[in-house]
Amino acid sequence: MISNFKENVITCSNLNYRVNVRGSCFSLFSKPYEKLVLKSVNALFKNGTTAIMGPTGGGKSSLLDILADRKSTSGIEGTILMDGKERGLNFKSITGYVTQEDVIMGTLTVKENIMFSANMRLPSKLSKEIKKFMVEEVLDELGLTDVGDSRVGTEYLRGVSGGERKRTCIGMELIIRPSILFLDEPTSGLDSSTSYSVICLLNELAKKGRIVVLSIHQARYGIFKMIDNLLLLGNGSVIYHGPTENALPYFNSIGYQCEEFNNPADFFLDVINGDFDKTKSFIESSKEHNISISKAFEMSDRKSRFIKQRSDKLARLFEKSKYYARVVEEIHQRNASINQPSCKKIQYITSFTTQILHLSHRTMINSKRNPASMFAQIFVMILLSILNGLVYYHVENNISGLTNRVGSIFSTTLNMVFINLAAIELFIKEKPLFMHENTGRYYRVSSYFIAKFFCDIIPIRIFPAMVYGAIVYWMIGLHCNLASFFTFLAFCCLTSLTTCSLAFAISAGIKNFTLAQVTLAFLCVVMMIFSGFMVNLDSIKPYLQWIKWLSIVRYSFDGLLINELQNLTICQNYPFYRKQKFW
Ligand SMILES: Nc1ncnc2c1ncn2[C@@H]1O[C@H](COP(=O)(O)OP(=O)(O)OP(=O)(O)O)[C@@H](O)[C@H]1O
Repeated sequence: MISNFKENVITCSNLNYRVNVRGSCFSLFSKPYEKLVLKSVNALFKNGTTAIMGPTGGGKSSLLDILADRKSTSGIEGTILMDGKERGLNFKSITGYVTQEDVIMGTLTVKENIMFSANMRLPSKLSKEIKKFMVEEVLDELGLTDVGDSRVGTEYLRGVSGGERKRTCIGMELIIRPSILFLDEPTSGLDSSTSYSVICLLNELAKKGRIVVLSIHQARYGIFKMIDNLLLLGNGSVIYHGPTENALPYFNSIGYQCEEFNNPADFFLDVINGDFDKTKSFIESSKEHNISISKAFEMSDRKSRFIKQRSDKLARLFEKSKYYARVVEEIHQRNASINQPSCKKIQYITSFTTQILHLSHRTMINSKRNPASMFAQIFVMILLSILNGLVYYHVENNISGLTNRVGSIFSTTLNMVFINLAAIELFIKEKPLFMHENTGRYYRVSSYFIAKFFCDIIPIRIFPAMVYGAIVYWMIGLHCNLASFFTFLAFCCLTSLTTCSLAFAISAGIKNFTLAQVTLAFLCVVMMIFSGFMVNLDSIKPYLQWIKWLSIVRYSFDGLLINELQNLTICQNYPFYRKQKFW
């Protein structure tokens, strides 16, 4: 009988999760089929550690993401409640979620990363000193004090070890002292002893009165015995859920005996995968027929179908057990009075300006420690401007000079567009970090983009464009007038900015870097064709004419042409270009 309901508890009742799956890329236009990833999951997560275990593809990550409210609601049926209430929109701000892939800013140190999380997710009224103290405390708690000032590391920069990186990610979540912590495969990619120390740490945190839910693929015995509760999933169904120490007696009761010295975690997987029965029968048959065990294993195909049938059978057995009855009864009692969440509006802990300030600071540190992209951009722009300047050096006021002016303007426009193809990298690499932090309510989307604009786009994209414009304008000898010069610079900057925005939009929609780059290059070439320089736009087939309205190159080229030619006289008393409406 349950006597004390004061602790936090998350319950999920009759949870089903469906996804639409398409076959190969050749069946892009074929009808997707529906897959039931989670089937009638009833589970309860209390203070302490709960491990979601099971074979690969069993639905562990899906369940964890749904519990942590990290999945869109489409395809999800059933009820998930926290302390008998709906989780509400701010559930993500009060819970910690550590992803499998360690999304973290690698150019920052361990301490800076945790401090960033503190600045974003702790109330602004806490002083800097208190936040610093809290960060030191977390570093100490996670055993990271010695590497606090080391950079985390990127693909090009060797940083802290895998375990320290994982602990830094945990630290970024722990700084808000969440009462619930979700971790997706926290031991993946770590060696056995580092995995052990990470689980020890999670166990310590759980003992301090937290719900720690982790998905884990394989656990050695030392890790397994530290876990308080177990949820075994096979093919989306619950095979066992309850205290870890009751798992072996339960499997004994349904006819599966774990051999002496066998790791229970491996034994459960063997039972779900059917390897337990197979191993026994293969050993016997290999003795009888004198065939090798490896040969016998080769004979066992159609494994996945077998696992499905096996999981369904085990799930049906579990539904008849007293452990299942206990879970269902406890869920029922805990959810006896369901209240609506108090808050129906997303709330951020910090203000808009605080978010912009800290994001800008982080972006600047990142650029400072990774200056190659900025310097490369400026260097290339200077080279191109000198080359263009020399090619069109001091244009004359005659027909040949006019051709050169138009050519130099078109080449300037193309430089501004094509040099910014690389902007696709700016967001696509940071997207997982942005998605993780935005979902975790670190900051608003608008704060991120404003900080990105001022600290990334202006120095890396706009400043080089201005340098280019300033060099090329006077070398070519374009219209000698300050207003025209500044208009020329403004057009260079706006063209760069618009191309960057297009690159951002594409990288937001396309995950694959190469595909995103090819798409942007394709669009730029189309815009170039419809610029008005290469073909008379009026002569194009009417059904293609509309494309010109979408061409950044055309707007830029026309604007620069008007700026240059409107006051130009190339034959005596004959103004070449009269002001006219050009679209
Ligand atoms: N959005 C989706 N589209 C298609 N299939 C999906 C989707 N989400 C989950 N699945 C499928 O559902 C099953 C469970 O996936 P999930 O990632 O939850 O398993 P898992 O137990 O975490 O596996 P692993 O241990 O390999 O990470 C898999 O077969 C997966 O392919």
